[in-house]
Amino acid sequence: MTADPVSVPPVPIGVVTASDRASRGVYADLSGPAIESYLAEVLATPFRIVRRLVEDERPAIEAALIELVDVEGCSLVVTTGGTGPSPRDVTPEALAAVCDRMMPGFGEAMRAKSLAIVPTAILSRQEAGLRGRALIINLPGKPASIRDCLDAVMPAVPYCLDLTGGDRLDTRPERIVAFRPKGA
Ligand SMILES: Nc1ncnc2c1ncn2[C@@H]1O[C@H](COP(=O)(O)OP(=O)(O)OP(=O)(O)O)[C@@H](O)[C@H]1O
Ligand SMILES: Nc1nc2c(c(=O)[nH]1)N[C@H]1C(S)=C(S)[C@@H](COP(=O)(O)O)O[C@H]1N2
Repeated sequence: MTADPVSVPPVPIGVVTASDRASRGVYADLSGPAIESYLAEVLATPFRIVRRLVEDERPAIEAALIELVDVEGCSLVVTTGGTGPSPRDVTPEALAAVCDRMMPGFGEAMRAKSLAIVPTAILSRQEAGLRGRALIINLPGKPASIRDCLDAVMPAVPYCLDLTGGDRLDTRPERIVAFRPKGA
């Protein structure tokens, strides 16, 4: 007699939109849903999105990040918005405040990829960092930036989470080939 297959619960992934106008309903948040669509397209691992929409205020962004990691158990959190040079753009500072260690290669890779597409890519101060086993990645606010930036880093995200002890993520190889060293 064969045992029933054990159903694996979907992996929680956090998505935080930081936008004054989207959080006040001036416009609809398109960037948070764009992150969710992107992940649905590239991830083979079943996941569920835990979404937050907050104003461009450090306490609100930091509280959302801490809750998603510490309470909701997300080992991957992606933010959008608030990475630019205007006074209310504070998402990279919020990320740095809640992270133990920074992962500078992520911002470098996303800006390099974006700069080939738009000259204002260098205006984004987007960062990534680790809070315990969780990887938090900043993306710009423009909906069109989501795909470009995530394409630049997603091949390295699964192995990063392997190394931090985060959730196992597998990608659809026809879309994104995740790099895992042989024997890993
Ligand atoms: N979450 C979003 N959903 C839809 N469009 C967005 C979103 N965030 C930004 N945009 C669009 O990209 C443009 C530039 O984004 P940016 O993050 O610089 O906005 P902002 O000036 O900080 O304003 P806000 O914080 O109110 O979104 C916005 O004017 C808007 O057209
Ligand atoms: N790939 C990509 N990166 C991008 C952009 C874009 O349209 N596509 N917009 C740039 C612009 S115009 C700004 S001001 C910064 C910061 O955007 P944010 O404040 O919405 O995070 O991201 C930059 N990075």
